Amino acid sequence: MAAELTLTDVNLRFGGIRVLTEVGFAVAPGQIFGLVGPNGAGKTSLFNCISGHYRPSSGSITIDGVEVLGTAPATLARHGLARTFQHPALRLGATVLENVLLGAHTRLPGGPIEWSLRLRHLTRSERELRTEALELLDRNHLGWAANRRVDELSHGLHKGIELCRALLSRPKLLLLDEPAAGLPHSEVEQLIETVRRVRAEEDITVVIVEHHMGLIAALTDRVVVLDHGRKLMDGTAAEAQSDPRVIEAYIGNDAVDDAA
Ligand SMILES: Nc1ncnc2c1ncn2[C@@H]1O[C@H](COP(=O)(O)OP(=O)(O)OP(=O)(O)O)[C@@H](O)[C@H]1O
Repeated sequence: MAAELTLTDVNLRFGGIRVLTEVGFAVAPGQIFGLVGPNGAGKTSLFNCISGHYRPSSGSITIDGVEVLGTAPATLARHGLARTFQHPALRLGATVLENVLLGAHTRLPGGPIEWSLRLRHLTRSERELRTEALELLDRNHLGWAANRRVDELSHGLHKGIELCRALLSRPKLLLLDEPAAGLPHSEVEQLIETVRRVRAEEDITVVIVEHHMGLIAALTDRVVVLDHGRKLMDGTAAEAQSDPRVIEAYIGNDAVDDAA
């Protein structure tokens, strides 16, 4: 079942610095939801709060009505949350298949003791997951790379591998942090098709942080715009692109960047 995500009055401080102030919005099950805003607006920090990597100072984050604020990332993974990172976090010396299989640890029965004993039922589960991982890589045009070491492959391929790893956990809530960053145009088009296919095939809610407005416009049902850690507006991508407050926020930031 695709997850419902609700944030209420989320605040995050680092020392005396306010990074997020009273941020709230709701993502309906099955939506593709965009989180946009100028550099430094707080998008990744908010993602880190949802995925348990940061603990907000106050507020509420619920997944399907269950409070998850402050819950550890590993526990959230068992509750159906998966994410990718702005800079893919992969084991560079391991193969693509080994990296993707790491996404399946939440689906293996038992715990570390059973895994180390390699019980019969576990090895069958492992075999099934391996087959599923290879199918997933094939569907994402990465089957050819399954046995290649990750450090032999390009940045764009790393992004695809990380997405496959996240999908192998069969998430009900998937967070994608700047999936298009550093990709050439042709690969962005492929990414858009992939996310559309994932939504059509899986019962899943997707939240995307992204600067690429073409991707946001092509994929999202709704967006929230953040600026200086606060919610500026929410609506459709088209509404955001024509909202004077959003235009002003981006122009203001460019002016600051230009002056720097
Ligand atoms: N661990 C941290 N310690 C201190 N400040 C932090 C930390 N993480 C983020 N910040 C600050 O929080 C603010 C928001 O950063 P964040 O990376 O969340 O923005 P962003 O919208 O994702 O930016 P970008 O689009 O450039 O990735 C920035 O001023 C940043 O310096």
